[in-house]
Amino acid sequence: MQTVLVTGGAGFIGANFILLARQNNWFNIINLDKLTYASNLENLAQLQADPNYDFLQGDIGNVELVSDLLNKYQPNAIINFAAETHVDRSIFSPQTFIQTNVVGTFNLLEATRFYWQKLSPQNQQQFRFLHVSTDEVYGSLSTQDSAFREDTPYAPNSPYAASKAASDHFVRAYYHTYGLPNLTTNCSNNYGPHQFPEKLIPLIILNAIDGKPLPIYGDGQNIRDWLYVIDHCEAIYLVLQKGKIGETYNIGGLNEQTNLTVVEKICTILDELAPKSDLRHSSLMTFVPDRPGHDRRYAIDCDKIISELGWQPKENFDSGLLKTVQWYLDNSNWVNQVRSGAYQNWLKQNYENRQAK
Ligand SMILES: Cc1cn([C@H]2C[C@H](O)[C@@H](COP(=O)(O)OP(=O)(O)O[C@H]3O[C@H](CO)[C@@H](O)[C@H](O)[C@H]3O)O2)c(=O)[nH]c1=O
Repeated sequence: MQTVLVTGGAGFIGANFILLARQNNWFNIINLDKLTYASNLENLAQLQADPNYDFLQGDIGNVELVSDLLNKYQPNAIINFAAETHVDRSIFSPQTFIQTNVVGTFNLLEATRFYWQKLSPQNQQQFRFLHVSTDEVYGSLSTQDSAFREDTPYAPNSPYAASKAASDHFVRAYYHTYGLPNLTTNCSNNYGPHQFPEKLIPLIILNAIDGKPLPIYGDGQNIRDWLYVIDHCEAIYLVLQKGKIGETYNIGGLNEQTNLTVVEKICTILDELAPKSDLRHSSLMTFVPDRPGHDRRYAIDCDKIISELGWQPKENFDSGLLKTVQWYLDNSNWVNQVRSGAYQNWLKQNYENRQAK
């Protein structure tokens, strides 16, 4: 069985990917994660006794540590999920995004290049470096514009998007300059179990359960394409197996929704699953000042991955959202754990930053 180094595997998408990969026995996994505020080993608790899974705490930016790890485990592939991902945080403190997403990815590529160059010609050819990125690198669309394609020019607007765009360019450059066999995936907004509740869907679910205001930025008409995280993980697996080296694959849910619709749908589900005697959840909806530079619309054209690799998103948004709400209701231990220090501090800081504007 092949061995894959997964970076950032204790975060939301990485953890879902590892769980799916081990359930299906796709490969042995080494998970390298720095364990920042949004990662949580609880996400992977069920793998504790799995002999084909190993965890190491560390930073992708530490070339020496990554080199030692590569030499020790001799992986056949690396999937880079490690990143700072939250747009609001990148607006208030961009430095960490440059450090992790740009410098970190660059250092990871350097360590990978040194390792890869020492492999046998056959192993060099079979090796893959898959970089997980975002549709935000393409900028913002109006409602009339056609969806992002793989050849849409990069036009990142937030510090987060700019940092991911820079990392994508480095990945591309390492293929063109050194021949490192790379693949890049650019996905839309993921949702599902284990997502840290700073992102729209889990934040709204937990605030609604608590009877707290549901903050809607601006007019609530911004549009995102929502992708169920398991569909995304299956797409990544396919790209790793069958994707063309040096190429990019867009991955989206074919499911554009305004933020207002998403919040209303969550409220309706909670009215059913966890009704409050004194109010309907939608009465908690509160319009708040907009995110600076807020991208209006993201939409992804998935024709390439559908026609070349035969992938399709399987989850319907209503059923995916229902499963997600149910997961947060059923996992109060996980919720209570993330609601401790880091999460509360962030909510407070985000609130204060908005008041100060
Ligand atoms: C947290 C929050 C968000 N929003 C709005 C802002 C956005 O238009 C939309 C979704 O916000 P977020 O959940 O922060 O996600 P967004 O900024 O779209 O970016 C996400 O999706 C990207 C893919 O498109 C990923 O690359 C990013 O890592 C991920 O954070 O909801 C609200 O109206 N209220 C909120 O409290």
